[in-house]
Amino acid sequence: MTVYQKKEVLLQASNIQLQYGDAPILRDINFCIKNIVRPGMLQGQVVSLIGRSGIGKTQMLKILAGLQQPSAGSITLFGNRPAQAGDMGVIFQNYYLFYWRTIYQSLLLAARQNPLLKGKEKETVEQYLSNFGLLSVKHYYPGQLSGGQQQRVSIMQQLLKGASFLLLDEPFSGLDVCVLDKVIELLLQVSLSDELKTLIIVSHDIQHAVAISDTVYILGTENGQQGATIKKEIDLIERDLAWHSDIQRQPAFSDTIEEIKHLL
Ligand SMILES: Nc1ncnc2c1ncn2[C@@H]1O[C@H](COP(=O)(O)OP(=O)(O)OP(=O)(O)O)[C@@H](O)[C@H]1O
Repeated sequence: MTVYQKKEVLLQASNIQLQYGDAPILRDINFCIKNIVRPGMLQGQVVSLIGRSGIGKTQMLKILAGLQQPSAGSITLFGNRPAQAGDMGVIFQNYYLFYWRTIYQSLLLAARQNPLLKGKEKETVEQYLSNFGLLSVKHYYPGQLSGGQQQRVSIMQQLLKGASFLLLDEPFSGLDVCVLDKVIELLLQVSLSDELKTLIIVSHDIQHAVAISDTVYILGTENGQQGATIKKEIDLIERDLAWHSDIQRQPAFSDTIEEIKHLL
């Protein structure tokens, strides 16, 4: 069992409510994401919000991104700073790419927004293109790429920009199995690379969400109440289901998947 400690608060969601007219969509959503200290390293977290279709995952993601105002409640970052639009890199299901720029141009533009990449923008973009298997299509326009390829460009774009928080809406859909493993590996590398880097994944793909995360929040309705809330927080580190490569072969992995299915 890995020794670890959760340290500073990176993000706090407090009493989030969302209502459209009389219809409650989200209620009493509270969670806290902290960075993690392990012997010799300090890292961010990978958190997944899992729930069935239509439960409110995308609405929650928009609230986290500052793109949707909650009816009540707040999102604060790094202790007490209110989150604002632009604090988080968002990778939506319908990838927003500039259709008039080649993917190389778009990625270079993203890299140039990141002060940490100053002087090595081009080589970093080339490296990402290679890691994500898109080197041969780097001069294509988005319209010439498949949905899965566009998604990878969208993920790269946000990674290159260097935001501390990355919100990913259904990142596993539209990827074939070979690319999926590669993308999961890269996302994990990102979270391990920086103490402040936090990935928040919204998904109904339980298997992949559990495989990549260290905490899972189950979004659902309970006790006949209207509006979705966090029914359960599952700490995958405590179950020894984080940070190693054979997670999916552990008996605790299939038990956790079954547990989540029952909760949805
Ligand atoms: N502008 C709106 N006005 C009224 N209701 C809305 C509006 N936008 C979303 N909703 C409702 O909010 C609920 C949650 O939608 P949301 O898109 O967050 O679901 P989801 O969990 O992301 O679903 P999926 O997995 O299918 O994408 C749905 O019942 C939807 O009808």
